[in-house]
Amino acid sequence: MDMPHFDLIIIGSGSGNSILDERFDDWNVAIVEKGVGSTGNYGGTCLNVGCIPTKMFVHTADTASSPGVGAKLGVDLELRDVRWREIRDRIFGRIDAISDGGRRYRAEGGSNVTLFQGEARFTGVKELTVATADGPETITADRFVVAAGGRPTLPELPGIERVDFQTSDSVMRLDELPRRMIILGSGFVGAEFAHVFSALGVEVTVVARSGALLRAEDEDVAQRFTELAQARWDVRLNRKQTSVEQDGDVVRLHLDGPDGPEVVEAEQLLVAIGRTPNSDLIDAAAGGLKVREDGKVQVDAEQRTSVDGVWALGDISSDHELKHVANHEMRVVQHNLLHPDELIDSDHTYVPHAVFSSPQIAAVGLTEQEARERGVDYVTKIQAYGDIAYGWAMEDSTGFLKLLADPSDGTILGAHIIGPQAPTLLQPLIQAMQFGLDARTMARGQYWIHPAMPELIENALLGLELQPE
Ligand SMILES: Cc1cc2nc3c(=O)[nH]c(=O)nc-3n(C[C@H](O)[C@H](O)[C@H](O)COP(=O)(O)OP(=O)(O)OC[C@H]3O[C@@H](n4cnc5c(N)ncnc54)[C@H](O)[C@@H]3O)c2cc1C
Ligand SMILES: NC(=O)c1ccc[n+]([C@@H]2O[C@H](COP(=O)([O-])OP(=O)(O)OC[C@H]3O[C@@H](n4cnc5c(N)ncnc54)[C@H](O)[C@@H]3O)[C@@H](O)[C@H]2O)c1
Repeated sequence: MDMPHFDLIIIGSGSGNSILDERFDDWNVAIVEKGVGSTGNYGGTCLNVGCIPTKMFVHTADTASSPGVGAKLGVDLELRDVRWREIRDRIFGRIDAISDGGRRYRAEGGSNVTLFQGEARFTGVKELTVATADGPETITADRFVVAAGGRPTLPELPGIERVDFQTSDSVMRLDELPRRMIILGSGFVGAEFAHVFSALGVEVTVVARSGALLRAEDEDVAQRFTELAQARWDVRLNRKQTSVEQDGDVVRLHLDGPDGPEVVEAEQLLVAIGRTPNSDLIDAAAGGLKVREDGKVQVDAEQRTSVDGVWALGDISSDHELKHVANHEMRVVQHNLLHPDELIDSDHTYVPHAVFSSPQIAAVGLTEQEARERGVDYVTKIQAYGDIAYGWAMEDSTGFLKLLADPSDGTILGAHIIGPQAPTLLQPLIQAMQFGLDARTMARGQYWIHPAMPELIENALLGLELQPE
């Protein structure tokens, strides 16, 4: 029998799923998806085990934290109960239905799209073999989009194979809240889940390799976050894990640190030490694709891989493992597929990110340590929430916005916020940087609603010590 041949094969139903719109109606397309998480859901990481469910849990955790917020305002609130299974089922009741709908739409919907369900591997250049439930199926195409993402990295740790541990793929579906949880890793995932589980009543221990949590952030932000975390969680800095063991319902993690060996124990261990690109799962090398040393599929600015007609996007190839970046690159690939003679580039100049922990963090542009290393001429201004009117209303004493700007012309070089609504507050600064609005014009060229939170930005801009015009 002839191998089925397509105009386009898309591997991965995360951002890859969004490529197809009505302009592809006369293309013969295949989508290949193996399923993510313990339930094998359709629709990729963000929808099923990433951005969306985590933020639904974060919002719930923020609500559970209200007694702490109320206390300093003179309002006594009490957290009486956390109905974990109800929370979990509310969140996944919504998500699983969307995922099922997405799968059904592709499986039964458009006559020009064929869905192959199973793990795919390249078995030649532009040739893919999918392990479907009915056995292997080999398919070929003129063009490919590789959007196969990544997966949680597992630690090489003596004893780990005998431990029932969690990753971000599984931890949100636990049947019971544990009494205690160890979180190994202090990046995005560690910081967000530490907030979620501790706010819901779990005793959290965070284990970090270095001397700060979220150490990729601007140094002042990482330091403030670490201080606040130490007041809330059992934080072990500068620790190296040496082994792990399961003893009945308890997991024991052995560490080596500044004071020598020590052991931490809990009913659950969450591993959050980064993500591994799925270039090995798809056997990118067999497809002729160049793979970087860090496992990412190599792409150029137009998202082209080393094989003509094969494109890649998102976590499998990007330096930024963020959904808004995967979506941007998806739109670039979509355009380039439709307009092969007018290719456009991805724009990674000002990529913002946010950490939805407590407090929230959001940032764009250079950190102070990066500005220093690059020898850039800069001035900084740190504006505390506590020094603006809305900060008084909130009795905030720990949040701030740190700006970096070019002293000669006020070009904004970086913006870093730690505090309430940080991602929302950052957006006007992203806009200013992207569209080249300088600090003086941004500060005085518009009204700022009084006494709203964006006065944090206005005051920070006015506080920059720029050279006279
Ligand atoms: C816990 C968590 C929280 C996050 N929160 C945020 C956030 O708040 N904001 C943000 O911007 N980003 C967040 N991210 C990152 C974001 O989820 C990713 O950057 C984004 O989902 C990447 O999209 P993608 O399309 O590249 O890959 P994915 O969405 O991972 O899609 C890849 C798809 O390919 C499939 N696949 C892989 N290999 C094969 C194969 N061999 N055969 C068939 N199918 C295959 C997978 O099953 C998957 O469905 C979070 C990530 C995690 C883990
Ligand atoms: N709000 C968001 O946008 C959001 C939320 C979650 C995840 N994400 C994305 O997903 C990615 C993965 O998140 P993550 O937190 O797993 O990764 P991360 O890269 O943010 O943090 C990994 C942490 O693990 C540590 N680490 C790495 N290897 C280790 C090892 N062998 N032993 C001990 N510690 C080790 C690192 O020092 C770091 O603290 C993030 O980089 C981010 O791009 C984004």
